[in-house]
Amino acid sequence: MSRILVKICGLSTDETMQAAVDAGADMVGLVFFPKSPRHVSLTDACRLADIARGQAEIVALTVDMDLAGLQRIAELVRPDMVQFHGSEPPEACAAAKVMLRTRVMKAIGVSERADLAKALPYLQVADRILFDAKPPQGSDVPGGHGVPFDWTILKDLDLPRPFMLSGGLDAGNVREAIEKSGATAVDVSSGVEREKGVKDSGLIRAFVAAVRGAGKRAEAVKEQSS
Ligand SMILES: O=C(O)c1ccccc1NCC(=O)[C@H](O)[C@H](O)COP(=O)(O)O
Repeated sequence: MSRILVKICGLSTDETMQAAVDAGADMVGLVFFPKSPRHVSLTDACRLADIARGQAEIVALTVDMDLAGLQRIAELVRPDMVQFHGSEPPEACAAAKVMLRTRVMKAIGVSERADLAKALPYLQVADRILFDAKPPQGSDVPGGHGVPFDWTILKDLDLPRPFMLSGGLDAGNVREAIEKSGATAVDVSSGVEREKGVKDSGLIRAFVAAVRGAGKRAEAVKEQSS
C-alpha cells in the first residue's frame, strides 16, 4: 500500500495550521461557507494558506459558490485544489476547473451503497472523489458533523479516480476505517477538535500519527502474506 494521504479540514488558526503542517498532513482544508463554525474570511485564509504553501496542498472548500466567488478565492488564496461540497453539477465543476486552473475534488454524501453511484457523473472532471457521511436531516451545513457511515461499502470499489474517506474519523477509529474501506486517503475535521469548530494541535498530531501507523501496519500485513 502506498502512503496514506491525510487531509485536515476546517483549519482556522495559525497555531493549528502550523501543527497540521508540522505533523505531516498532506492536505489542509479552508472552509469558505459562512454557516460553518470553521468558516474563514479571505484575509485569514490568505495568511493561513501561506503557512502551508509548499508543504501541504491547500484545499479551498466551497458550497454552491458562484464563479465570481471562486475566482476571488483562486486569485487571493491560490489553493492547489477546490473542494465542491454542495450540489454543484458536473458541468459547473468542469467550468470552474478550467477557469480557476486548479485541481478539483467533488464530495459525495453517503449513507448507503447506492449513494456511491452518485460519483459516476463526476469522474470525467474530478481529480479526486471525497466520500463523506451525509449530514443529519435538517442540517443546512453539508459536512463536518463527525458522523461516520458504513466503511465496508467502499471495500474493493473500482473507480478510475482516487477517492478519499471522511465522516466521523478520529485517532481512535481511523485504522479500522482504513482497513474496512481500503481507503488510501482520509479526511478529518470534528475528530481533531476539542469543541465544535475549535481545532486542537495535540489531536491533529495524534490523528496523523494514527494514519501513519495504520499505513505501516498494512505494509507489514502485506509483506507477511506474500
Ligand atoms: O467542516 C465544515 O464545517 C463543512 C461545512 C460545509 C461543507 C463541508 C464541511 N466540511 C467538509 C469536510 O471536508 C469535512 O472534513 C468532512 O465532512 C468530515 O467532517 P467530520 O465528520 O467532522 O470529520
